[in-house]
Amino acid sequence: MLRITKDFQFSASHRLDHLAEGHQCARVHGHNYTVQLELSARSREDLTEAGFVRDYGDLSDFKKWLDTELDHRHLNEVVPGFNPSAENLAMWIFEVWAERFSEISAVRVSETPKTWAEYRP
Ligand SMILES: Nc1nc2c(c(=O)[nH]1)N=C([C@H](O)[C@H](O)COP(=O)(O)OP(=O)(O)OP(=O)(O)O)CN2
Ligand SMILES: [Zn+2]
Repeated sequence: MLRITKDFQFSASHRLDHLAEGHQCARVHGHNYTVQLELSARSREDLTEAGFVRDYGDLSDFKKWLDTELDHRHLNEVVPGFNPSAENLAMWIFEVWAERFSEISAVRVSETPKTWAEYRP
C-alpha cells in the first residue's frame, strides 16, 4: 500500500449543539482548522508513470473549495444539516471529495494543535 497526504488550512467559527449545559463548545468560537487528505494506491502498478498516487497539484480544486465554502465562515450556517464536530466534518468532506478523487482513503480534521479526528471507511 502506498499512501500520500496533503494538509490544507482554513479558519472558521462554529458552535456545537447537544452538549452538556455550560460546555465551552456550545458557545460560538473559532478554530484554525487543518484538513488532511490521504490518498492511496494498492501497488506500484496503480501509480502514474511519474510514480505518483496522484499529483499533489491536482488537489488545488479542494483548496479552492475550502477557501470558497468554509474559510472565514460560520460552519453551522454552511454545512448541510449536521453538528459541525471534527468527526462530522471529516466524514462529510470524505463523502463530497471521494467522488471526485477515487484515491481518497481517509480525511482527518484538526481543530487545535492537540486534536485530530479521522474518517476512514
Ligand atoms: N470528539 C470531539 N470532541 C470535541 C470536539 C470535536 O469536534 N470532537 N470539539 C470540541 C470543540 O469544538 C473544541 O475543539 C474544543 O476542544 P478541546 O480540546 O476540548 O478544547 P481546548 O483547546 O480548550 O482544550 P485544552 O485541553 O483546554 O487545551 C470539543 N470536544
Ligand atoms: Zn470548536
